Amino acid sequence: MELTGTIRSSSIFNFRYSKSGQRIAASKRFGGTSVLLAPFRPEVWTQSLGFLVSMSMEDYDHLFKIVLIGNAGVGKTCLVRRFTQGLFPPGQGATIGVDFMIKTVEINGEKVKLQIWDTAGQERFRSITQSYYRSANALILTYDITCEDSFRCLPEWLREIEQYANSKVVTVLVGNKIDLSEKREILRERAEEFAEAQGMLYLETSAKESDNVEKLFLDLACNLIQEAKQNSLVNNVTSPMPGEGKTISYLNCCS
Ligand SMILES: Nc1nc2c(ncn2[C@@H]2O[C@H](COP(=O)(O)OP(=O)(O)OP(=O)(O)O)[C@@H](O)[C@H]2O)c(=O)[nH]1
Repeated sequence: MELTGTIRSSSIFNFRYSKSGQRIAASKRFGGTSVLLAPFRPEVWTQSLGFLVSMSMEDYDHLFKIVLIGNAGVGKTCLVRRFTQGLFPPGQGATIGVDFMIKTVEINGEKVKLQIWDTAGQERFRSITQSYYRSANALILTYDITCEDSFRCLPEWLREIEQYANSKVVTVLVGNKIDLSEKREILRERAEEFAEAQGMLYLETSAKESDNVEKLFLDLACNLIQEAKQNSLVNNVTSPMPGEGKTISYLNCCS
């Protein structure tokens, strides 16, 4: 296929842009081969690339898919970039559709590959982002502690989780931007109470100052390992009854 436009690298993809600045294709190198996915349709190529990446990377003991959701501008992309690249991107633009990053960590001698999917908070991408919930092992529901609106929308996000995610998903509520404490609109106690009522653990972070960002992802990985081991134990003993499964919960094994 003949493509025109410029190529820019973003996260693990190379994106090709048209002259008007629209993404028209994405490619990824696997060893010596460049896999081209075009035309640009985020719901198709991110899923394909996720599959290819999980097939092609080095050995690992566990592979988990973590999806970040929440209103636009709460800092989802910055949290992901802080964790995966150790930086706070200046002038971070809004996410278009879904972006995807991988980080492999070692926990108690086990290699854990985290596929981290960063979804766009803008309403117009909702139908694309919803399709990523189903296969998520964990969801990070994020709001901005300086923005009442982003907190008030949480019940709406929980309805989405209930509708689209699988019943075993582990969900953690994150209040981001704690470096802006003088602008805080949501008291920690209020958020903790909300999270507890919904069976979620609560954590406050700053992507800018790197507060609690590692803890967020590593604790989550730890919990997912524990869940995976428990499930395989249970599955070895007895098959679950239809409809049986855990509701949203978060077990803190690493702190
Ligand atoms: N002070 C402060 N600003 C932050 C923090 N995290 C993100 N921001 C800023 O908040 C704005 C939005 O950040 P993003 O990471 O793009 O937000 P998002 O949730 O991914 O937004 P969408 O992609 O539109 O869904 C940017 O201007 C960031 O610089 C933080 O921890 N502290």
